[in-house]
Amino acid sequence: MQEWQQEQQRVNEVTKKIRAKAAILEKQTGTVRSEVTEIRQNFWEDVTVNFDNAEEAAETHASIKQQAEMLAERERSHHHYTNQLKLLRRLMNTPYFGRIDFAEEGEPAEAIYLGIGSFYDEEQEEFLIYDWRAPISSVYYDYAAGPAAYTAPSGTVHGTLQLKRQFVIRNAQIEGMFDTGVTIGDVMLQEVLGKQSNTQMKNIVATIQKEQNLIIRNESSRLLIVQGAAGSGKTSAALQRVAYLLYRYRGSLRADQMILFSPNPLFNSYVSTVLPELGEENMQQTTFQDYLAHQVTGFTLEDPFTQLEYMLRSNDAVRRSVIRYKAELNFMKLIDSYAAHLQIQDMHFTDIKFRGTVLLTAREIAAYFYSVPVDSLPSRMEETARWIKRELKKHEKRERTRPWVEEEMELLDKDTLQEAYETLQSKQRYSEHTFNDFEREQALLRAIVVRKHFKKLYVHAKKLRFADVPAIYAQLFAPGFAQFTDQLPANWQDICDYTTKELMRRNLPYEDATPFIYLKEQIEGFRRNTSMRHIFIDEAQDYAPFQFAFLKRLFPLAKMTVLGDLNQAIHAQSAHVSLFTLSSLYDQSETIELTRSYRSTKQIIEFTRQFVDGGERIEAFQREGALPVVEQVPADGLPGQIATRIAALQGAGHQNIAVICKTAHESKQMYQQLQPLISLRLITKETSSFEPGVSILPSYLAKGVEFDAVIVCDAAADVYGEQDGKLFYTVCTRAMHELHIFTTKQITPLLRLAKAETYENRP
Ligand SMILES: Nc1ncnc2c1ncn2[C@@H]1O[C@H](COP(=O)(O)OP(=O)(O)OP(=O)(O)O)[C@@H](O)[C@H]1O
Repeated sequence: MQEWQQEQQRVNEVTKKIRAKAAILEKQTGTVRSEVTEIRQNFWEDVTVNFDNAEEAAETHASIKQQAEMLAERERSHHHYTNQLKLLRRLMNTPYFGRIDFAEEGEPAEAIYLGIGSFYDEEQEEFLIYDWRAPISSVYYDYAAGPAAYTAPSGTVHGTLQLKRQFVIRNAQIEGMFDTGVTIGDVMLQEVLGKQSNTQMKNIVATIQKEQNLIIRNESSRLLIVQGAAGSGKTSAALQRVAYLLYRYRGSLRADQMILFSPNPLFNSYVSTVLPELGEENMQQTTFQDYLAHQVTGFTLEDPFTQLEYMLRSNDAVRRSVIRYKAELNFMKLIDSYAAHLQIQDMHFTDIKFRGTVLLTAREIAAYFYSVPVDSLPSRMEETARWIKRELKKHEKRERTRPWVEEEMELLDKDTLQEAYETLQSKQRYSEHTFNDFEREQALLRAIVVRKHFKKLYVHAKKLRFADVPAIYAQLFAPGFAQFTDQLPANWQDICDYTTKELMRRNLPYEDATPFIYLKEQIEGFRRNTSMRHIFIDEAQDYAPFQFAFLKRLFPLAKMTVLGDLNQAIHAQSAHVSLFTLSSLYDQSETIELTRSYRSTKQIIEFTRQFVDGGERIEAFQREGALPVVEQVPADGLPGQIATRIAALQGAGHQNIAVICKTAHESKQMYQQLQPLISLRLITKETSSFEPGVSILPSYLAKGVEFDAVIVCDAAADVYGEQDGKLFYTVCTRAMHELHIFTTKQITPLLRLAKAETYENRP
């Protein structure tokens, strides 16, 4: 008790100091804010604007620049102060969550308090709070009492951990205090995990587990692969890792040099508050689909959800085999051979036309292209573009005398005429003879008119659009074409038939998107983003090896952190791929496995892990709950039963409840039936944010997120077949506290894998 009082006493003192510092900072922020407003208001008064001559104009330019720089600097300070203030306000409520008493070898023990940010007391010249990312803080996450060590910039520091204590502090009052062993705070974890779910992901800094800390602080690997069970904290660890890296490399690493590839836009919004909550800027977030959509031209691109929806509904074996082949590195190699073949022949170009007349035929372009004596497709393309530009110049000149030009000259607006007049004047070409002047002016106007129209053609050439990449891609699948290689797969004919059918309709199937862009870049030159330093790929099991190889090429200097769970591989392209094959792409890689699952109750984990291979290795965290319920109901009674169950769950205090269907099609149908009975929200691939309450959604959009309770509808044998174990596992593992499985017909054969005592069967 006395200890509790002493600790509370310290909390009081520390928060008092934080408040004092915040008050000072508030004043400073206010001052900077008014400075910013003042600079903005008086911006134009404080610069001297004079364009009378070149000298004055240069001075004006310099004066504007100086003023803008001053404004930017003040704005930066303001941003910095407000961020600091936000952090201090958080620390005022919860100054810290942990304490370690660490004695360096030969030194007395020192008490270190850990919080979401550090707090330095200038009077006492000491840190009253250490940032959870500081080197010494790792002792808290990695050791139980006894010998311990941490890595400091100067080397490894050895010592003894004498005490490890956790706090729950709210409104500057200690509500809980526990001295703990190596698994940080079972008590505290219980408390955190037992809470209701949220529509936004939480940070886990107070309860990071040892194996998660390894991921967060890893600095040595070029490629870090995390294979972790559902709910084992992969996404959480990735986000804390971003925060850690920003701290560790502050000054040299910015948030915009890191990018997270998420499975869908919904997930993007779900995780977007974690870093700001920790006082950090968000990294860039995107989806791979978003990247592809920006690069594909000439086709309508299928999105991965449409592909998945089709595959889940049709179970089309032919397309499945097509998708699988196109996911492989072998297909990448085939495209490499194809590119080599294109060096010699078979490139396709488009005619360059102007006002209905062909200026350069595709054949002429091809002839020039193949006459260029360089041996890379991109350099030939560049050289051809230069030639096209030269040819266009000739045509442009010829075009000036055509009658249409004269007609358009009459339509020129006043500004253009004025501009032409000024150009002539500046060239001092005006002579005494007005007749001559008139001639010159007419010639100039003609040139202006034609140039305006030709601009598009020059851009076309510069952007290398004269190569018909869609046709070149389609050609690869034309009957009997791919004779340049002997590496065709056994199902090549199926691949050709299916792909040709789609491409003829101008559709680019999702599985073709990356290969198409890869071929395009083989022809036009590879894009590389060298400013990105860290790439995070979540739900990595759903990526194809082809896509990984592509991403590696796109971000040649970045370190990769790849997080996935092979048991949740639900895309046809990923179904047979091991995450570990990825490591063959990098010289240096490391794999960390997380087998402990935190999201769900022990009962849910012990039930769900039976549906996947190696499931016995998944460990449950000791949090008790009700057994999952399996219930068979008549088809016409299903909506009513679901509505009643939702009401019961809400009565038990669960706020976020999901009805998860296999497909979007089923979700929509069930939504229509449930809508008259309860209030709920239909989530589609277009939905961009979560809202609290009841949601209905397809399996693949539930990836990566969680709910207090999940209702699976409907788990009949014809919906989840024997091959759907991973999908079923993914769906069921979204539940934190309760899982209810309904079926209208015979239950999925997967249930045979579950021991009777792991669920409650309600016939
Ligand atoms: N160390 C921890 N302390 C507290 N909560 C944790 C911890 N690790 C994970 N969690 C919680 O467990 C849940 C699952 O975490 P997360 O979503 O990061 O797992 P995941 O491995 O990405 O799951 P999935 O593969 O199913 O998407 C979240 O609610 C997260 O806050």
